[in-house]
Amino acid sequence: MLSTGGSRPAPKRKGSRVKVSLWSVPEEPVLESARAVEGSVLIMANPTSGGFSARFLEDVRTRLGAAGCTAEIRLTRHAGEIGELCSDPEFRVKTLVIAGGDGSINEALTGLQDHPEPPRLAVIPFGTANVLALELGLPRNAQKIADMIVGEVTRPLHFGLANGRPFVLMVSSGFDAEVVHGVPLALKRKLKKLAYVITAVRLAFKRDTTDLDVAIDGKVHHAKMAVASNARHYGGPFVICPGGATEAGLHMVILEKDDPFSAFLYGLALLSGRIERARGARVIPFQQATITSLRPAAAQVDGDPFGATPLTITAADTAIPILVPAS
Ligand SMILES: Nc1ncnc2c1ncn2[C@@H]1O[C@H](COP(=O)(O)OP(=O)(O)OP(=O)(O)O)[C@@H](O)[C@H]1O
Repeated sequence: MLSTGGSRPAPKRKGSRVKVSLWSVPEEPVLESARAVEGSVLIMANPTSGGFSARFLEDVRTRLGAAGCTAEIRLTRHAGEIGELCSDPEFRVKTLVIAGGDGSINEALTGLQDHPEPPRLAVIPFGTANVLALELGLPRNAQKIADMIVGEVTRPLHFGLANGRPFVLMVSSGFDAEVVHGVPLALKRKLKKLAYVITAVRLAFKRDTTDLDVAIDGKVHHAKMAVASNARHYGGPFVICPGGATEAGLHMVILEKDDPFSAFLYGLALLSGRIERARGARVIPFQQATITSLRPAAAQVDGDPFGATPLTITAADTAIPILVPAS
């Protein structure tokens, strides 16, 4: 059965810490199985994420049960709840499964970064884009997801930090961040990725562009848009740079122009996976960078609004284990 946590205490916030039982204890002994998971699985699901399906979650939970694994499903009631839960040092679970998109995964990572005993993370890919699922080759089939969770094969999930906030995919400033800030939530829920396209077209002809200074390892590059990427993919299955979220290291994608025609050409280059060959585009590996501008320029982290410049970006020196399918 799904739980919205309605009968449970409110999520723990600083200053009002309440202990809650995070998983249901099986009344019957757990089935003996060579692949049985010790401990429990908590599935935190964002019911507002694109493609959310309660039935699918129940299906995964049933299959986990058949493999001897006890799982509780909890639906978030508000934005930020996953982060609040994960940032509580008393939060203990062996495996935390995020059922949602990149924003929900980011919340979990942000909460867990200082956790004394972070759980293993797993992802049930819902979400409008869910680029991390593409990045890691995560399954979308209920049985394969259950197999992945009980299979215990992990890879280190590397991430970057923007003003101290983790990002798994990218942090950026410029036109794409303005689109992320500008896309109405109702339109995103209804039209999914098309909502971004419509918002981009609407903004393209009536925005004031901002000049960005991108300082990378001591050298300043002038840009109209800058994307610090931890992932290979951007916005979907489009390859933006080498590396990937399970490899250490970040890349800065610098775009020198952002007039509508140039943006169109960059879009075409992105579709063909050759952004670095486009005129006025560069991809530079880096460890530390800053993005500044004379007036604040919109910023986004992993597809969600993230205030504005200035941004200080570094690669985190730790990684969090994430469950992946056995190859
Ligand atoms: N119950 C909720 N009500 C409203 N917002 C929520 C709730 N739970 C989580 N959120 C917020 O929804 C945001 C977007 O969710 P998520 O990333 O899971 O889906 P998405 O935007 O459809 O997918 P993607 O980011 O992959 O495009 C998250 O940043 C999270 O903070």
